[in-house]
Amino acid sequence: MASSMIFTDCSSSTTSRLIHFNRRSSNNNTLLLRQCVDQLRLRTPNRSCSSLSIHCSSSPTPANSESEASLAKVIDGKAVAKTIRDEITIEVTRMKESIGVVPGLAVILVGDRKDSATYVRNKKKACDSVGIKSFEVCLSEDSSEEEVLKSVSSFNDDPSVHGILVQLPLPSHMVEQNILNAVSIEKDVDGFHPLNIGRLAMRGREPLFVPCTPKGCIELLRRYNVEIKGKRAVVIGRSNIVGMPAALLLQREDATVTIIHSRTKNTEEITREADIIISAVGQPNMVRGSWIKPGAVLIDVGINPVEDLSAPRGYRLVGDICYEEACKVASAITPVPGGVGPMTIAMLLSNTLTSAKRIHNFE
Ligand SMILES: Nc1nc(=O)c2c([nH]1)NC[C@@H]1CN(c3ccc(C(=O)N[C@@H](CCC(=O)O)C(=O)O)cc3)C=[N+]21
Repeated sequence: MASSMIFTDCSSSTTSRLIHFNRRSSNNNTLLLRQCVDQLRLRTPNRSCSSLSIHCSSSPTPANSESEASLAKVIDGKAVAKTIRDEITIEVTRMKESIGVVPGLAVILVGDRKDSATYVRNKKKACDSVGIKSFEVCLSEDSSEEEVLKSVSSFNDDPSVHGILVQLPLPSHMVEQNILNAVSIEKDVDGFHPLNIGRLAMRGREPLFVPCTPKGCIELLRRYNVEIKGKRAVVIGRSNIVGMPAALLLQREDATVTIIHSRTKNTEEITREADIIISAVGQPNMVRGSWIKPGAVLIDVGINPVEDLSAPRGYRLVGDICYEEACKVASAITPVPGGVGPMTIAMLLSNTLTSAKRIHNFE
């Protein structure tokens, strides 16, 4: 199953949402057709964004003409990530040819979560595709913090490793902080070291690395020429790995930023003011069309599995934002999958390249 929980800072579990969804969708077998028709008419119905309705938009259509102004442009993260990988490939080759150094990324995986194993595999594939060397250590679920620290420390000392990633979440008997703090700040390609986050938060300071998912969000905005300066941005979710650093990055880009979290009172009112929304909560279809200001740009970080017996894997992935409602109101939106997810991995490769260049003083 997919990863959404790692991005969650609200309490409801994906499982309970699934059950909720199933109950709702079984009552709404006619909704699918109705909502497809609605979409053709470009109306904005404020009815349940059930899991069924997502079939209408599972293959979003790109850029729309003036006459269909209410249909949002799709921000194609998969395509941008491919472009970035091509750029990285060129740099990796140039580096190898001029100084004989190949960037290396080490991944430490603890436990046997299926989703984590999938991501680690995807990262390795991505490394291969750009010529970055990958190293991998897999430790069992019941290994001790000490053993993980030993792996971290040996990668810290290994000159062929320029980036170290400890796959999260760690087993619950470990203290995440102890392990993340041990990663050499020069190799912290995830950007999770407190010193990197601290620098990110301070004006006039520069972190060595910016966390990959928020960096990917900003890169998408940049590559789609979305102006951030002076805009009102709302970040939904305050996790250490996405929401908080995303808010800091937006602020560094001169947006006026509001963070919404599980205790926020007037969420919808606040989101309706936003020119840019970054949602990172891990709740399927939580953000409804009615929460969105017409013309807003939407970045959906949520990757939530919802049961779908007709899908090959028995589930499919949906975002935090109700896609088919939102794309009638917004001017641009990232799809799930194919939005922020692939960008996260592209930014990891980019951080690894940057690290190797910095360590070897290669411009
Ligand atoms: N130390 C650490 N750093 C991370 O960056 C980190 C982590 N731990 N733990 C898990 C989460 C999750 N994550 C994803 C990366 C790519 C996709 C991705 O490419 N998703 C595809 C879909 C993949 C599918 O179909 O299953 C997409 O959105 O199009 C998803 C999730 C990185 N994480």
